[in-house]
Amino acid sequence: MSRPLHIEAVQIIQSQASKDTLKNIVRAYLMKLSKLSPGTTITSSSYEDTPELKEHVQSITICDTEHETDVTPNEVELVIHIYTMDQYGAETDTMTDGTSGEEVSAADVWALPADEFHGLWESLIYDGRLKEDTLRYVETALDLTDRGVNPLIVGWSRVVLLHGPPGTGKTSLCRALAQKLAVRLGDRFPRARLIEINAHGLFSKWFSESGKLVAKLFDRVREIASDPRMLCLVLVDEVESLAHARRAAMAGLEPSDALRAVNALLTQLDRLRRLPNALVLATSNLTTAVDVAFVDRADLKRRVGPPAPRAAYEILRGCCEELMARGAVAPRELLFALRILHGSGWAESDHARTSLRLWAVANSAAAAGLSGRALRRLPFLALALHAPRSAQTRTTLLEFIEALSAALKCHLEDEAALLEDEPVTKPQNKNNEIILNGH
Ligand SMILES: Nc1ncnc2c1ncn2[C@@H]1O[C@H](COP(=O)(O)OP(=O)(O)OP(=O)(O)O)[C@@H](O)[C@H]1O
Repeated sequence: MSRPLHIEAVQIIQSQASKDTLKNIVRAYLMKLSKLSPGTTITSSSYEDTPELKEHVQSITICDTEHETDVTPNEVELVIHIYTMDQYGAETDTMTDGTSGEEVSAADVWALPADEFHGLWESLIYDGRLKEDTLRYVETALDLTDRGVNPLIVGWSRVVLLHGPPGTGKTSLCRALAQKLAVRLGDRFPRARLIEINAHGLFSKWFSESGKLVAKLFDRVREIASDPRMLCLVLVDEVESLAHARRAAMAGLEPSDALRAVNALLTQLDRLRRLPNALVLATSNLTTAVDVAFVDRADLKRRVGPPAPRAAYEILRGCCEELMARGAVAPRELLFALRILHGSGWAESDHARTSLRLWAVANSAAAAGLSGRALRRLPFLALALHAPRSAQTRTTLLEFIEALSAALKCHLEDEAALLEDEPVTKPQNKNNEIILNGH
């Protein structure tokens, strides 16, 4: 039996065509292509000469979760998802503290699939199968719930915890996962919401009122989840704030209200897990500090680390491709995918020279433990501060890669200087990055 290849097509918001009609049109178009490249998006400029497609479909993404290399349409089973995107952005749920009258931003609520998260999944690159595993875990959990499997016999909790150093894409992965589920499970759940709870905001102040705020917040979450055709994804960011509040309460530094508030949150999350259409995603920067009670509730706990050389190369290659596509680096040149460099035995050749130079930069960045966030910022710093400037000529790809190398060196020097300034007071993670307010 051929393996499935998931295809996600965005329907133009004004289009009135039925999903089934569009599935057929997309399938017919894809079957005519000689190869399909997982992880790529086909935009409407590529199907100008297929008017029925251009009229209704904004873009077609060939998903990368089941296949890594190019495939021919005949060797796979195309599973096509058609969806429209919400354009309105997040709605912030604020609550007023009874004592001080101040407004607290308790949660952001996104209608999914959201325009903001389009392409996020594809932009995240990890070593190993982190993306695939988290997606399969969640799909299996929801499937078991659907079949009515008793969780007391086959235990699962529908809580996912991603932990690791700052800037490694944990929050982004949760958002991307939520978007992916909304798209993939669109037939079963025609509506989906992502509710992002800011644990840090809830527990940093207002301890006297936090318990009430938590209760109010979850009333709202349950109201959303009371619609059985609504997929309800709750993201608890910086979940270590719970443990912090609990410890402070136990040490007598904070009133026992703090403890009650943390317990209220854990109880509410437990109740939520009993709903068949809800799922809890949590992130933490400090693994050791995550509340034990919370860790115990999560049955998928994954450490998300800084990118190793392969992921670092693909992230930087994506940045180069984007800058060449927009003309900021010119002329357009070929950068090989890592598997091609690998296949050629890393042989030096004129064609491979720039790719191999980029591979060297990626290796240095990975050896220094650069986070995904720091890595994504390097191309901008390279262009702004290190690329040769001339009004007449554009930066060539090789010049740009040399500028990337210079930007990396500078970034590491700056970071070392920062650590010298603040040696004692600031907590540091394994990569010697200072944790500033969790960022
Ligand atoms: N593995 C990765 N692949 C691609 N991009 C990444 C990766 N890791 C981080 N990034 C980029 O870094 C940025 C920061 O990611 P995000 O905020 O999700 O990280 P985080 O781990 O939640 O960090 P924090 O805990 O500090 O909030 C994102 O815009 C993302 O594009």
